[in-house]
Amino acid sequence: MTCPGVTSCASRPPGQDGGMTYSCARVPVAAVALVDDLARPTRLLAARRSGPPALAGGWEFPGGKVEPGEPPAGAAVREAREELGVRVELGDPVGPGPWPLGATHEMWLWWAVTCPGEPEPQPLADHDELRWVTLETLRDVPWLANDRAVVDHVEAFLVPVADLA
Ligand SMILES: Nc1nc2c([nH]c(=O)n2[C@H]2C[C@H](O)[C@@H](COP(=O)(O)OP(=O)(O)OP(=O)(O)O)O2)c(=O)[nH]1
Repeated sequence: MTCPGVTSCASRPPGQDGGMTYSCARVPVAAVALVDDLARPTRLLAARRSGPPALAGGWEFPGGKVEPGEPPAGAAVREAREELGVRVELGDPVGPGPWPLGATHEMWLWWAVTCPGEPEPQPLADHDELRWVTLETLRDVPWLANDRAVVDHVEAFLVPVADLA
């Protein structure tokens, strides 16, 4: 489920997961901010939702609802595999805690990279397009309204491609 050498998400105690405390006050959604490099991320994978109609066409972080009893980090890894067809390794949580998504949901989001040897992510479920965005193109896609705060946060961590030259 995780890359070789990475502690299994399932071994983490309930209530604490990847540095975040699980509140259960809202429906938990687990997702990945998939980047090219955890230490110096220059590109981020954005995914365009194919449904439901109210959300279709909006761009988001790949992920989905945490299943009952499932550690959120494990859910993030599972959702990446189901939606993108790749195994991922999680890095740190993005931000200090779950991100509120409107009044009813909250998103547990991790920086992540694909495991070595994995293929390019594909839009296998829930999305009709994937796009690697950079600091320069992050805002070229219409993110879901609930994601604005987290996109602002992520933006501060992306390294301009020009800085690597
Ligand atoms: N994955 C994800 N969901 C988000 C983001 N922003 C946002 O408002 N949401 C909302 C959309 C949905 O209402 C909810 C995620 O639920 P989902 O429908 O994708 O969950 P799922 O894949 O488990 O789907 P389902 O089988 O339960 O229908 O969170 C985001 O960046 N990523």
